[in-house]
Amino acid sequence: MTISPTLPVDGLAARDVDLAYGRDVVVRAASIELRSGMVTALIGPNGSGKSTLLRALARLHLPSAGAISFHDGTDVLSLDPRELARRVTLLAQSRSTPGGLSVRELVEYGRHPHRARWSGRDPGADEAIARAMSLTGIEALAERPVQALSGGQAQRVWLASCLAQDTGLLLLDEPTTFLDLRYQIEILDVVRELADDHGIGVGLVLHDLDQAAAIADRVLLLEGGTVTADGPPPEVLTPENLSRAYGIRVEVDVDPVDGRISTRAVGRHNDVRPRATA
Ligand SMILES: Nc1ncnc2c1ncn2[C@@H]1O[C@H](COP(=O)(O)OP(=O)(O)OP(=O)(O)O)[C@@H](O)[C@H]1O
Repeated sequence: MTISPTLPVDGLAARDVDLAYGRDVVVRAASIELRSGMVTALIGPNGSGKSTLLRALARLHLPSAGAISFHDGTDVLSLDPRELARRVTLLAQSRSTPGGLSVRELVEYGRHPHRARWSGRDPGADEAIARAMSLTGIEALAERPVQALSGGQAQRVWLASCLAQDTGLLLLDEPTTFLDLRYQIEILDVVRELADDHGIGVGLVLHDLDQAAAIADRVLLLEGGTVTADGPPPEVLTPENLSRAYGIRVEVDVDPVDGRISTRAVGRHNDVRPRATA
């Protein structure tokens, strides 16, 4: 894998942000920090505010309180759209597939912030597009219409479009949805390599807690719009935190040799009582 050594190295932090839909505040006083070379996983039950917070980091949802800024102090609100798109990209959970585009054209779309305004020149385009397609394993689909793809194939094409954007920060909302087992693992491997080998800061929403444990340097747990835990996986992925957050009893095993964390939901309720003895 060859990734441009000139990729911007960056970090992004939200401090005490409130996020609302109309008058309905759905995320309260949330703070999150994405650092260069680190993978941060957002976990939590449905409706807890993960996607809203991720969208806010990409400036797709404006905070009603608090601030979001890059590590050099630049407020995300101060950048023009092209500058912002050169620093951060988001693979959203839902998106409309444009009609009439081939796979390669959609991946190429990711280059939009790098194209010169008038001439349209983008010397890095071919290399970035080829790399993104190779990383996501979609070369063989290049000429296919995007609309004719399966859900998993389309997911990989959208991810390739984000990677072609060559940003220092990558936000992924449930990137493994629709993917078969092999591509779930491969995409998570790619994410880890982007962080480890190329210094990219990644924030991603995951529902699979074991995947979050395996890939993340840091895990942020959201419950009802509030961050209730934030730290390394072993500190956040505890039976107490997970059982409380998800409202179901969750057991956590830590492999004594490699420290790998695995979780198991074992019941409908978390009010586990000792068994009555005869
Ligand atoms: N467009 C919208 N208009 C109004 N309320 C919304 C909108 N989108 C989300 N919400 C509400 O905001 C809250 C947080 O939603 P969000 O999608 O951020 O949660 P999530 O943790 O990503 O959920 P999931 O795991 O189901 O994807 C929920 O109560 C949801 O109903």
